[in-house]
Amino acid sequence: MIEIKNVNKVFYQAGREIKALDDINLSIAEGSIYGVIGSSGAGKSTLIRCVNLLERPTKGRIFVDGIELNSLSANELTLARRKIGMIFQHFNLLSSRTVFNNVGLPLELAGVSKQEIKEKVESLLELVGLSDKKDSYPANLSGGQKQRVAIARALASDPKVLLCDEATSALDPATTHSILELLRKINREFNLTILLITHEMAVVKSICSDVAIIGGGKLVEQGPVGDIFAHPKTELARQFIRSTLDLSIPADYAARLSASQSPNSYPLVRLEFTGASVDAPIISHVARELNLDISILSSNMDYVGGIKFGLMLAEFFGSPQATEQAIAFLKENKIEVEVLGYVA
Ligand SMILES: Nc1ncnc2c1ncn2[C@@H]1O[C@H](COP(=O)(O)OP(=O)(O)OP(=O)(O)O)[C@@H](O)[C@H]1O
Repeated sequence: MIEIKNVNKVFYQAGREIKALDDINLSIAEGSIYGVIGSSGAGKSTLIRCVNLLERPTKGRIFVDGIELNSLSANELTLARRKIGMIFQHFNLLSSRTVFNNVGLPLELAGVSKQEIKEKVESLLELVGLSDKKDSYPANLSGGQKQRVAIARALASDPKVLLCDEATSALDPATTHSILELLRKINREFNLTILLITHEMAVVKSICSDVAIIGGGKLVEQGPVGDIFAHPKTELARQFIRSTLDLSIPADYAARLSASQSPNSYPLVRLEFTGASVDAPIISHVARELNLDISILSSNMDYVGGIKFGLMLAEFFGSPQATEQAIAFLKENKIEVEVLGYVA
């Protein structure tokens, strides 16, 4: 549905050249929810803005629903853009218009009759759960409600594609969840192709079928979300995956942690399970076979695409030899092991 071919974007600022996008190629299938993730400054906003030519690529071509946007005249581009809805981090609603008139705006601009606008807007407000707010102004809505209005407005011209530019970044976790659920619902109901950019892997994990990771304007990795979580190939991908698993050492343990082992201290170990790890009850195996007591301090395990992955912090109580053998065994089974220090 969306083809991004050899797209480059260079900005010039104060005589300096900034390569925001460096030869990006992406193919986004109809009906998919495709996530692009990257850190601040990676080029995410530039990329999504290139898809509807809000930003013109310096080089490269953009196809949406088989039409090459770069080759269109200004009028043709205006028509093509009606099939590409967009929502933003800060909603971009018109404060002087009611909810009803915000949602109806694209239809007014397209010359649709008043009666048709009324029917369409009312059905869209019902879809996003805001029928009772149609006469309210944006200033009187919560962030989540504003984003629902923006989604209804984006759907008014029956787009085939919805671009989401950090659409949940300004929202709290519960509201983020409800907006992501709404996006999933409209994706299914209308077979709408959704391209979203985010800096949060949790967003990708929760609704995307596919993901592309960009860093420094370059496409670093891409593929089905399950595959990327299972077999990340780059350190950047691993970092984003880890960011979904918050596991820090409790403060009192951190205070008692020392770099070297004493006779009555035991190692605090961080275990990382990835898609490559052997899927078996390995912890109990190690404890039984090596006569090691393992105390799990915290653990954050998850499933994506049928793959178990996650982090665990544990203390190993046993002889130094048993600990060494246990670590070797875990590594053989593709569990990444790091001794964080020794706790007395
Ligand atoms: N209009 C512009 N003029 C000059 N440089 C720009 C412009 N827009 C973006 N850039 C630069 O291009 C690079 C990519 O910016 P972009 O906004 O696409 O990143 P991003 O991944 O969306 O970051 P963030 O998450 O912080 O918004 C950055 O180095 C940025 O400073």
